[in-house]
Amino acid sequence: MSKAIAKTGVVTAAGAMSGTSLDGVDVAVLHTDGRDIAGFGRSSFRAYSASERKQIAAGFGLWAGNAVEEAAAVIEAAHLEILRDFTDVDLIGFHGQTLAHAPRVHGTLQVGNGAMLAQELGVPVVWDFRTADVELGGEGAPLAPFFHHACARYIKADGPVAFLNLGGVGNLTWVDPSIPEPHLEGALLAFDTGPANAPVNDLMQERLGLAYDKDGAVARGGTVETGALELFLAEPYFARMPPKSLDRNDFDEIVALVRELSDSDAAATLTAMCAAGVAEAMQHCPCAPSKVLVTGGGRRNPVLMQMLEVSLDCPVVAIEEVGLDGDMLEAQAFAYLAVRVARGMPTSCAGTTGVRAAVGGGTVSVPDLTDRAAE
Ligand SMILES: Nc1ncnc2c1ncn2[C@@H]1O[C@H](COP(=O)(O)OP(=O)(O)OP(=O)(O)O)[C@@H](O)[C@H]1O
Ligand SMILES: CC(=O)N[C@H]1[C@@H]2OC[C@@H](O2)[C@@H](O)[C@@H]1O[C@H](C)C(=O)O
Repeated sequence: MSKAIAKTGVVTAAGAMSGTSLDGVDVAVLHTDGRDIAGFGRSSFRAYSASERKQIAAGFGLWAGNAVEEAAAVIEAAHLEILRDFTDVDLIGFHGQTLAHAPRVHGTLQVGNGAMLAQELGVPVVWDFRTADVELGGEGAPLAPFFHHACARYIKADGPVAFLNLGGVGNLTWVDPSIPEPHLEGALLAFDTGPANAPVNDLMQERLGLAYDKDGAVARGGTVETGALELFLAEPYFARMPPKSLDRNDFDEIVALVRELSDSDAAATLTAMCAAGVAEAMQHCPCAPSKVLVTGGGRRNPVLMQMLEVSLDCPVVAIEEVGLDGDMLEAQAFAYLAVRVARGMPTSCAGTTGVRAAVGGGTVSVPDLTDRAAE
C-alpha cells in the first residue's frame, strides 16, 4: 500500500531547504496546484550546531567518499528531526545540501536520501531536483524562478519585477508575470549573480571568529578598495552571458584580493563585490524591472542594501514590502517545485537554466505503508 499524490486540485506541500551558508534547514508549507499559489502555511527553522556545520562543510567540493557520506548522514538526521513535525502534508519537496556543482564538468551533487526520508516519514518525498536538468544540458540552477513567476502573479505585479536572493551565492530572476505558462521561456531570465555573503562570512570567520558581519557593522566603517573591485569584475564569469551558475566556493580566491586590507576595508570591499556582481547582472535584464525584491540573509545587511540602492537604477526593497517571507522563499519554492514534479509539470526552461526544452527534474519517492497498515 502506498500513499498516492492527487493529480489535480490544490494540495499542501512542505519544502525543505538547506542553503550554501549552512545556517540550518528551513521548512515551509505551501498550498498550490503547481501553477498558482493558493496560500502559505507555517514554517520552521532547525539550526546546525557548529560540529554539524563542520561535518557538512568537510564535504564541500567533493563528489564521493567518506566526507560526502558523513555530510549526507548529518543532512538526513537534521531533516528527519524537523520534518517529523510536518507529516500532515500531502508531499514534501526535499532539496538536500549542495556539496559540489560543476554542471559542465562533473554534474551537480545534492546529498541526502529522499527515498529514506519518505519511508521514515510516511509521506511522499520529491528530491534530486537538479540532475535531470544538468543531464539535458542545463545549469541545474537556479530552480526557484518558476516559483518567482507564481509569486509575481500572487502579489499582482503589473509588469516585470526582479527577485534577488542574497544567500551564500547571489541569484537574480527577472520575471514578466504577464507572459503565462506554457511560455515561461519568454517570461523568465535567471542566473547566479556572483558571490553574495559567503566571502564576507569566510573573512569574518578567519579574522574575527564571527559567523557573519551582523548588520554590516564591520563593513560600515571601511573604505572600498577600488583596485580589488576592478580585479574582481575582470573575472571571466561576469563576461559570460546567462544562463550561468556558480558553486559556493568558485570565488574562494577573492578573499585573497583583500588580504592586505584592514578588517573593515576588507569587509567593505567584499560587500561591494556582491553589490557590483548584482549591478553587472542587472544589465542582462530584457527591460528594467519596476523593483528588485530582495530575499535571503543579505537583505538584513543595511550596508549591502545601501550599496545596491546606489548602484542599481530601480528601487531595491526587502521582499517583505510586498508581503512575502524573505527567510522562507526558497523552502516555499521547493514545496512548489515538488508539486510540479509530482504532476509532470516542467521546473526549468531555457531562460532559467539554459536547458534546451522545458524539463521537470526530480525523483518522486512514495513510502510503502504496507507494514504500517498491518500494525
Ligand atoms: N543581520 C544580518 N546582517 C548581515 N548579514 C546577515 C544578517 N542576517 C543574515 N545575514 C547573512 O545572510 C546569510 C544567510 O543567508 P541565507 O539564509 O539566505 O543563505 P542560504 O539560504 O544558506 O544561501 P543560498 O541562498 O546561497 O543557498 C548569513 O550567512 C549572513 O551572511
Ligand atoms: C547548485 C545550487 O545549489 N545552487 C543554489 C545556490 O544558492 C543560491 C544559488 O546558488 C542558486 O543558484 C541555487 O539555489 C536556489 C535555491 C535555486 O536553485 O533557485
